[in-house]
Amino acid sequence: MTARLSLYQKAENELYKMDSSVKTKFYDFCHLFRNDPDHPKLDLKPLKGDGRIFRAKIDPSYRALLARAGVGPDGVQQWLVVAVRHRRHVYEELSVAINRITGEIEFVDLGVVGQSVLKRAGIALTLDPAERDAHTEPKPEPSAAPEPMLEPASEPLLASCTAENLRSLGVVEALIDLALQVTTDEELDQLVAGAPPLTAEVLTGLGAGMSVEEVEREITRPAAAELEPGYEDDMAAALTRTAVTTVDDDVRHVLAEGDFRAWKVYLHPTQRKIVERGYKGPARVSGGPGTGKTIVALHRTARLAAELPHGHNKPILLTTYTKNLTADLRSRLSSLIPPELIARVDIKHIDQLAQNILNENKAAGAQRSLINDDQALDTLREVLFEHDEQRWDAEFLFDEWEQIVLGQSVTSRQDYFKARRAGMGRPLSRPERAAVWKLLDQFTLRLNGIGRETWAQAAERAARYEIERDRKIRLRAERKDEVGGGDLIHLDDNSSAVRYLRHRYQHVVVDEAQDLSSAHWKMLRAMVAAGDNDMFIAGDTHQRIYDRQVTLSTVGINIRGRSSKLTLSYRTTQEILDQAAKVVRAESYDDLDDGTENLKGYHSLLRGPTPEFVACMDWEDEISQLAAALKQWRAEITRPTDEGTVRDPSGTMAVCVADGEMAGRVAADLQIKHGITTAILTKEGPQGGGEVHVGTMHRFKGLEYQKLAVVGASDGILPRTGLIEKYATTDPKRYERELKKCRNQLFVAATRARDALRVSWHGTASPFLPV
Ligand SMILES: Nc1ncnc2c1ncn2[C@@H]1O[C@H](COP(=O)(O)OP(=O)(O)OP(=O)(O)O)[C@@H](O)[C@H]1O
Repeated sequence: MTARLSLYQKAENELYKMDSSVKTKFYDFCHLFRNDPDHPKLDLKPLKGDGRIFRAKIDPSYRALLARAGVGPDGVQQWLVVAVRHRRHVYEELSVAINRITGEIEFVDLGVVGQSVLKRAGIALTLDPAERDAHTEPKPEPSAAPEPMLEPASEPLLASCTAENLRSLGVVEALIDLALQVTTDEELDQLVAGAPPLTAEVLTGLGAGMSVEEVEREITRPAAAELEPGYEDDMAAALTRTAVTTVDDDVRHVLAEGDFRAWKVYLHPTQRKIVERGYKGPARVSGGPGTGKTIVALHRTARLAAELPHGHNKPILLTTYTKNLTADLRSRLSSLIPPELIARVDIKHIDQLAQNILNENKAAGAQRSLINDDQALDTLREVLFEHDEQRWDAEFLFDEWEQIVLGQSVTSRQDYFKARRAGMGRPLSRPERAAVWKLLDQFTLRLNGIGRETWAQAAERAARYEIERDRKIRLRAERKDEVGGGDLIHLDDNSSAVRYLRHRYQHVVVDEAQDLSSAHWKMLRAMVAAGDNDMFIAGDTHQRIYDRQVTLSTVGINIRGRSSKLTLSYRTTQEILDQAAKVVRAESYDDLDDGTENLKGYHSLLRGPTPEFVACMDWEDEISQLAAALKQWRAEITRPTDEGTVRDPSGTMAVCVADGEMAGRVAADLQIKHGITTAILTKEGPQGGGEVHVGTMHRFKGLEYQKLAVVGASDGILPRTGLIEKYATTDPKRYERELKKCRNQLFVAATRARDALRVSWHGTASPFLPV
C-alpha cells in the first residue's frame, strides 16, 4: 500500500444510492489508488479552482474527488474521497475547507445549490478544464435546477442574520453569501441538502425560527472542538477529527450493506461528545423521537465495555422498559462490539431484572406469582364490596396505592399520613387517609394471602432488597475505613455472604427512561456504587406512555449539570415532525428532574410528503381506504430499482391503533376482506409472519417503520372518553394526566414513521389531531 484512502461520510451516503456498477468500479478504483495513486489509468489531477481537490478517473464517466490529507505517522500518504461525481459535474468551484468550529474537513459543491440562488449571487459554474478538454462531449451541463423566471425581489429568509453571525455559528465560508440570498423554504432546503453537516444544521435551525443565540447554544457549541492555531492548514490533523470510513478490503461489503450501518460508524458530533465524555456521576441524554438516544446509549455501552479490564463477570447493565426492545438492543450491540465484549454486558429488561432479584432472595415457600393490574383491581373491588365502602372507587384507590404508597415506598400508616400527595386530584383528610390505609392494607394482605403480587409491587420489593444490600456494602466499607483497612474478623457482619458482597454493576445504562417507576430507579441506584460514569440515562418525557413521573433527585440520582440534549432527528421527516409536535405542544413536560423539557430546536434534515389526515364515513370505509393506501405503499416499496432488484416489503409498513381489540379487528379485516397479510405486535415482537405489522400504540415504543398508518383516531377512542370522563369531575388532576398520556401515545405512534404517515378516523376526529 502506498496510499491510505478514507471515505467522507457524505460521499459514502451518496455512493449507497448509486448504481451497483458504479459501486463495483469504485471498489476497483480504491484498490488501484491505494497501490499506486500515480497510476496513469487514474489520471490524478488537481482541480483548477481549489488546488487542494484532485479528481481521478473511476471509469470514462465517473470521477472520484479527493483531498490530500498529509502523511500518516507511518509515512503513508493519506487521501480523502470527498465525492464521486459524473464528469459533467466536476466544476472549478468545488472546494474543501476545515471548519472553524469542529475542525473537520468539509466539502462544498455549489453545483447542488439552486440555480436561482447562484444567479442572484452572480455565480456561474465552470466545468474543470481537465473534463472540458479531455473528452469530446462539448456541453457543460449544469447539475442544478433550470433557469428560473425573473423573480420579484423578496425578503431574504435569514434577513435577521449577518454574514458574521453565520460565520461564528460555523457555516462554511463558501455558503455564507449564498445562504443570505435565499428567499424561499425550497431554496433553503436545496442549500441544506448539499451543505456540510454543521452548516446544514445551523441553517435549518435558523430557517425554523431559532435565534442566533439558540443555534449557538444548542447546535454550534456542542459541536465545538479545541483547535490549535494554524489548524486551518493542517489537513492531516483535520482528517483525524472528520467522520470517515477507512477504505480497506471490506469496502465492497460496506457499500453493499447500505446506509443501515451508518450509525455504527458515524456519530453526529453532538452524539459523539455525549458518548465519549467522562461524567462525575449519573448523566442523562434527552431529545425528541429519532434523535439517536438509543444509538448513543449503545455506543456508550460499547465504549464502557471496551474500557473495562478483561474479566468474566458482567460489570455493565444495559436495561430498558420492554422485552422486545431488549432483544433489539442486544442485536444492535452485537453488531457494534465483538462477543467477548458483549459478554461483559448484562442486557435485561427492567422487570426481568427485578424478578431475578426476587428469585435470588426467595425464602422457601414464599414465592408469589405475578398478576396484571386488572386482576389486582378485581381483588380491590372485592375488598371494597366487603367493607361496603362507597367513598372511593377501586380505580381511585389503586392509583393512590401505585402513585403514593408504592411510588414513595410508604410502609407504615404513620408515613402515609406524612406522604406528599401533590399531583393527586382529590384531597384526603387525616381520617380519610386512615380509612384508605386500612383498605389498602386489607387489599395487600389479600394479595399476599393468595400468593400474588403486581409488577409494581414486585419492583418495590426488589428495590428494597437491593437497598438493603447496598446498605450492607456501604456499612462494611465504612467499618473497614474505621479500622484502617484491617480485617473485619471481629465484626458482626463477617459472614462470608457479606464479606464478598459487591455492587452488582460498575455502570448502568438505561434506555426509555421516561417510563421507569420510582421503585425501578431505587433498585438501579442501589445496584451501582455512586461514582464516575455510574449511570447513563436516555429518555424523552414527551414519550411517557405510562403514568409514572419520577424526579430522579428524590431517588438518589443527581443528574444536575450532566444533562445533554439531542435535537436532530435521523428518523422522521420535517413534515411528520411538524405535525407530531403539534399533538404535544399544549402540554408542559418535566425533565426527569425538577426542571421542564421542551422540543425547541427539534428538527430534521429529511424531507418527504406531507402527512395525510383522512376523515372516513364509517369503519368499513376506513378499512377500505387503509387497504388501498397500504397497497399503494407496497407498490412504491417494491418498485424495482435501476438495477432490477425488488425490496421485500415485510416489516416496512405498520398500522397503529388504540387498543388490542382494534388491532385484532384491523388485522382480520385487512386479511380477510383485502388480502393483506399482517403480523400482530406482541411483547415478544411481531407474531404471525405477515407483511404489515399491526399493534397498539404501547407496542410501537422505540420502533420505526418506513410507512405508518394510525387508524381509529376518533374522539371517544383517543382519548377513551367512556373510561376517563368520570375523572373530569371526581379527580380533575387524574383526568389531565390521562389526557396527557393519550397525547403522548399519539405522539409516539406518529413519530415511528420514517417517510410516510397517514392518520384516519370515522365520526369526529380526535381532539388531539392537528386538523
Ligand atoms: N449518527 C447517526 N447516523 C445514522 N443514523 C443514525 C444516527 N443516529 C441515529 N440514527 C438513526 O436514527 C434512527 C433513530 O435512532 P434511535 O432509535 O437511536 O433514536 P431515539 O432517539 O432513541 O428514538 P425514540 O426516542 O423515538 O425511540 C435509527 O434508525 C438510527 O439508526
